[in-house]
Amino acid sequence: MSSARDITPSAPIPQRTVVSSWGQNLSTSPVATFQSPPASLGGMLPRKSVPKILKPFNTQDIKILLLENVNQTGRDILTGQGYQVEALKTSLPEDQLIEKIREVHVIGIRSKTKLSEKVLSEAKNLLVIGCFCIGTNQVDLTYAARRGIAVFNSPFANSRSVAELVIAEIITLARQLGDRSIEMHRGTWNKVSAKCWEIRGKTLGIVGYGHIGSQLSVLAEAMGMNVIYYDVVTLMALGTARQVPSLENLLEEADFVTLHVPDLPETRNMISTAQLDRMKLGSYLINASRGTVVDIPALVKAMRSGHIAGAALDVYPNEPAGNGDYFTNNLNQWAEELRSLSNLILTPHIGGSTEEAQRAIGVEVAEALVRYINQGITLGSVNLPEAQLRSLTLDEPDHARVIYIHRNVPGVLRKVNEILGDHNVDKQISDSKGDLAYLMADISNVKYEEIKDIYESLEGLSSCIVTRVLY
Ligand SMILES: NC(=O)c1ccc[n+]([C@@H]2O[C@H](COP(=O)([O-])OP(=O)(O)OC[C@H]3O[C@@H](n4cnc5c(N)ncnc54)[C@H](O)[C@@H]3O)[C@@H](O)[C@H]2O)c1
Ligand SMILES: O=C(O)CC[C@@H](O)C(=O)O
Repeated sequence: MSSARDITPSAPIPQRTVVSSWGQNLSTSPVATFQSPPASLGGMLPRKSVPKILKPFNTQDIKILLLENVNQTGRDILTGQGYQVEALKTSLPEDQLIEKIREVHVIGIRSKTKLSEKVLSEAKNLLVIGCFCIGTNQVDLTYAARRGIAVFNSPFANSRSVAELVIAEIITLARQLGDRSIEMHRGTWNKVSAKCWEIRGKTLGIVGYGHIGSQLSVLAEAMGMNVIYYDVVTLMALGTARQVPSLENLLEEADFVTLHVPDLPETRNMISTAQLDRMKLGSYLINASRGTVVDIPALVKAMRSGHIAGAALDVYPNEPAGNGDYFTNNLNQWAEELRSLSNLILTPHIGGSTEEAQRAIGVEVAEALVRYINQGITLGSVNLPEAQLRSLTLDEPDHARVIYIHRNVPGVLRKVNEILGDHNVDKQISDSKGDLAYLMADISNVKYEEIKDIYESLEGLSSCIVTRVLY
């Protein structure tokens, strides 16, 4: 990898280059292929112009680490760009993660890998994080933003899979199917109807009526259930579902309570002893959201007493790093006790684990990463302001795209435009989110040798977090 200082004023324009905030100068592959604009840009390209391939990095130099068995669809898109992709099946212990993250420009993870401030502070080259899942609670989003590291996820590609799993669990719990199956596997015939129920006419209480909760609402009604839901915001009810004003109302009325809220300070131990006591005698609890939402020792107690007739857990406060690892007291101190309970379905965080969901997530997140790396587009980012400009076209020679991620303080735009002022600023967008702002500008009449000056001038501003120049 050459450094920014290697650019000589007399050099021709052999390849496209990005100059990153860390003084790296990464030249692009001459074999770059045509890149379609994202669907989200629909209608933004002038019809007759051919988009310019704005592929900033030397595609051999871009290093990507994918953890936790990211789907092949995602890996194919990234390797198809010529990036160097290392894909591992598991997450990594913190010390190994820190070693690896120092090297890479992009990291792709799922729910298990914790990208804390401590880990991210070592990631000197990191441009962007792809969460190949819905949840982003495993990433310190605020710190990442402060460092100008974009984070993308897939907000709903696995929602249907989770909703279907919950439907299966409702029937499984109502009919004690898990226990009957275990007994038969052990050779015992135990034909029981006591405390086994139809779900028709029963009330499902959904906590969190977002992508998953609302999808589940439709499926549950189709099976003859009455649906009530509680959410912190007022949301349109689907079908004949009904929003209730408080969690307590929901707990008192529902036969099945299912949790679909994010991991937030307010949702930690949202279901504990007081809430379980409020639930109807003989009711059921399902948690496929995050392991922190349920106080598990309290649930164990409520199930032992018979107050809660069954439960399904897909998520846990501590989860093993990968397949084959053990789910024991070493991980969660109550694990053995939990495993001993009847009518308790334990699944290894598989709510979103279907072929359909994982393929769709692979494509969605990988495409977002490519758009960001190659064009600086932040649409869909969960922590940076969302910004896009229509693609540069082949009709526009000597153009460059400047990306300036900066502290949101007064006077920055004036200083930036003074630096860009010797060139024609064709189009520009700037947006902010809290303390952070993101500026994209397409400038024309810029020669290769001038890029270094632009880059260094922008880097010299006190407001600078990250500068990238793509052309
Ligand atoms: N088990 C799995 O494999 C799996 C798969 C996908 C998602 N998830 C998890 O499921 C959860 C929900 O996902 P989603 O896509 O439906 O999210 P979403 O953002 O679409 O919906 C979450 C809903 O919860 C509501 N909410 C937030 N705080 C609340 C509170 N304190 N009380 C009540 N409602 C509250 C929000 O207003 C929102 O409507 C997330 O934690 C996600 O990580 C798990
Ligand atoms: O696949 C995963 O690891 C996470 C699934 C789910 O919890 C999500 O947040 O999308």
